[in-house]
Amino acid sequence: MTNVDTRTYDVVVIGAGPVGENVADRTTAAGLSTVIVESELVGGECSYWACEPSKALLRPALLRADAGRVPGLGPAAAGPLDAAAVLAHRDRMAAHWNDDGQVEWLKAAGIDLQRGHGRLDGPRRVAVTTPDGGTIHLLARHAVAVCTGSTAALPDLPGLAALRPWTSREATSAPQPPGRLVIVGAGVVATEMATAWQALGTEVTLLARGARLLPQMEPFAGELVADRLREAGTDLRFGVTVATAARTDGQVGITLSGGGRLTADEILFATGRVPRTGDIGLETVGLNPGDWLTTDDSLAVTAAPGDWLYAVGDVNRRALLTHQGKYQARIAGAVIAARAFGAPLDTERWSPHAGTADTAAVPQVVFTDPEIASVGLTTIEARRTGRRVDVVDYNLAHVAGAIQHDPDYRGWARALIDPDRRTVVGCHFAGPGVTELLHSATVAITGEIPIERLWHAVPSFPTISEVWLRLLETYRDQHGGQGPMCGRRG
Ligand SMILES: Cc1cc2nc3c(=O)[nH]c(=O)nc-3n(C[C@H](O)[C@H](O)[C@H](O)COP(=O)(O)OP(=O)(O)OC[C@H]3O[C@@H](n4cnc5c(N)ncnc54)[C@H](O)[C@@H]3O)c2cc1C
Ligand SMILES: NC(=O)c1ccc[n+]([C@@H]2O[C@H](COP(=O)([O-])OP(=O)(O)OC[C@H]3O[C@@H](n4cnc5c(N)ncnc54)[C@H](O)[C@@H]3O)[C@@H](O)[C@H]2O)c1
Repeated sequence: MTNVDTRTYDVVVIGAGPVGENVADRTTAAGLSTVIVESELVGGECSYWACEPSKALLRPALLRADAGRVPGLGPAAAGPLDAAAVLAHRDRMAAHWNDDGQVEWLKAAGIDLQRGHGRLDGPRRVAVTTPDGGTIHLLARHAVAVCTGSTAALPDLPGLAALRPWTSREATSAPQPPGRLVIVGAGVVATEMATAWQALGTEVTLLARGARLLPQMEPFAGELVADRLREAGTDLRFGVTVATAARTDGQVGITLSGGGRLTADEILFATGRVPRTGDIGLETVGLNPGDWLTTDDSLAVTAAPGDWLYAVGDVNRRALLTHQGKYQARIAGAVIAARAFGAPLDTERWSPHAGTADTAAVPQVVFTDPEIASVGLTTIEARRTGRRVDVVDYNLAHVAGAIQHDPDYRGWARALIDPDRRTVVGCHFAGPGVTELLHSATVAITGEIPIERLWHAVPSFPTISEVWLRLLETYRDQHGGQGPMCGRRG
């Protein structure tokens, strides 16, 4: 009889992306023995094929665009980017696709690492196929956290394998700029990658099946990004997608829906994400392989009884963002620890064991030209859910700090206000330099700060954050106000 390698831990985490690492960190810090299972690189998508390399490609592009609009700097910034230097910087930011540094971090935090592919094997059990083909059985006394993330969704086109299309992985790790790149999609990956590769010298064509870019955001965001992409030379086409695509002699031939053809060196499908749950043993615990794992606000999987199975990060579809997944990880870690030690859970809104921000205040920055920074409710969601909001708009080009940034500044700001509670519930900015403004909006929303108190949060002159004052003034003039700075109808 062969020996079965079985190890018991308090907590087993499947997937060592940013989210799995943070769950493991929190449970270990609480005194629970924790093992993390990873089939590729410790650090996950974000470190090697997503946030880090993409932002490394975008930073020079955005800085050059900003500099080009500053009087006196324009001519100096007008030259081409040094693509080789940008790509070398990108390689460094992706740690040359080597996870030694992250493995060291796990060790220092006291987290055990098991390399291999993890699959659930019944409640509280995980079977790991190790790189040498062996199997290790992990038993969890208290919890299994699935943090396996997501992967690129590809459309159902004939001959896709032979086409060898780019997904976000190739788009962020390509060794050199392609001559011609066709991007399918209009979301965050499509617009960021169009911005980066266009700036690096690639001829980019972007195919959007709808009528605008960034369709999930406020309409002004997509409009401003479309204008700048066009000015940079990107061929933007709306209401169109790919009917067929095939690679011949290294070139990609594309037929468009509704007719027309394109030829390119590469084609990138930036068409959304699917969960990495197809081969993780969900069937052994009564769940469907390939499904997103729905959780409650404590991050426990709702369809799995017994409060032992958690899904954290991209895989639960609550918000596909690194910072939001790490927020969930901190909460899941606290929930797992509380349950393990028999402590009561506090799951009220905004409590230590509830991921309330996932539904009330998810901040996101899109690193395009101009940058887009958005948190909380959008007008699209308000309409869809029938929620009553007051919408306040302000042209950022009229803010003194913005004009200092660029005399011909183009940007927009929008705040959504709950008319009954008189608190901000959504805030959306588009324009150069708005990214660092976002956290003020996130604090206003999560703190549920009344408008009357926000009047006392004085923005510095001349910064772009003076838009807060302008939004308050506009709101007062349109809707009235209360307190010391009351308006016409206040
Ligand atoms: C191009 C691009 C740019 C992005 N830019 C940003 C950004 O600027 N800011 C931001 O906040 N978000 C960004 N995102 C989103 C961000 O990358 C994800 O939200 C984040 O990586 C999710 O983290 P995660 O830990 O849930 O999953 P992942 O990072 O996908 O990690 C999951 C890990 O689990 C491992 N794994 C999967 N299955 C198994 C298994 N069966 N056994 C063992 N291990 C397994 C994987 O190998 C991986 O290491 C970007 C995404 C893309 C595609
Ligand atoms: N800066 C950031 O925070 C950042 C950057 C990149 C990615 N991300 C995250 O990664 C996730 C994935 O990004 P994404 O851009 O792939 O997804 P997305 O959901 O933002 O956009 C997908 C786009 O593809 C289009 N599409 C889907 N199927 C199509 C088809 N068959 N033909 C043509 N168009 C099609 C959709 O209409 C949509 O415009 C996002 O949810 C985002 O949160 C974040």
